[in-house]
Amino acid sequence: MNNIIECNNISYTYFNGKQKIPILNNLNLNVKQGESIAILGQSGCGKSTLLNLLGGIDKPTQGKILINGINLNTLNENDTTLLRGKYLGFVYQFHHLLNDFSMLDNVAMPERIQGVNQKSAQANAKKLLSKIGLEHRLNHLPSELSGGERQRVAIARALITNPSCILADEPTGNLDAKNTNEILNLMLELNHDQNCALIIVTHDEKIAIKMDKSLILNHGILTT
Ligand SMILES: Nc1ncnc2c1ncn2[C@@H]1O[C@H](COP(=O)(O)OP(=O)(O)OP(=O)(O)O)[C@@H](O)[C@H]1O
Repeated sequence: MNNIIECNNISYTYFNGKQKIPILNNLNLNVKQGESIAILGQSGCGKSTLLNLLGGIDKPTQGKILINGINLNTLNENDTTLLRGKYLGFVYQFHHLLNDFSMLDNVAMPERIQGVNQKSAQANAKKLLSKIGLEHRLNHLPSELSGGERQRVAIARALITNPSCILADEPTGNLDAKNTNEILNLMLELNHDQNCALIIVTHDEKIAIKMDKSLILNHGILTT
């Protein structure tokens, strides 16, 4: 099976003035098509830093990351943005929806940015919103939805471009137990249906247990 993501011996150090803050230290990771992985670890160990590197938002200080076989080190900022839009979807703890846009337009936005015409992008957004049970909310604004509903919309927005992998940073960190369960089941259902890999950063063992694999980030590397 193909690797969607490959990290080869990546290291990452923050620089605070002259102070070095090493976070990742020769870390390796392979993510296969359709695989679901939980990344656990103590607060401050570098989980969000790792997701930012996987998404090409930051570059590793050393080592290389391949997304669908493409080495991120070889891309300029513009090409990195294009690759991110083509292969990856992001879900965060806070939904980051655009407050002045309807649900339909929020979900259609990533395709619109890729140049898909409004009619097709909105038709695809409508399909996804129906799939997640929010077809009656198409014209509502984010402020008119509950926290759980907003997070479902954020997942739909991440999926509209048919990404190869979803990178989710504490996607249920802000939700109660019932909504956490619903969001998680939704992500797993889409992971199975669309064979889209799923990497979830979480503190929640109950989430980790539902993934194919759990990895712990500790002292800059991933262990089982
Ligand atoms: N811009 C920065 N400059 C210096 N240090 C930083 C910067 N951003 C993060 N750090 C430090 O890097 C470490 C890793 O941060 P990161 O956010 O990746 O951890 P995390 O595992 O996601 O934490 P949490 O579980 O609390 O969200 C932390 O000690 C943090 O203080």
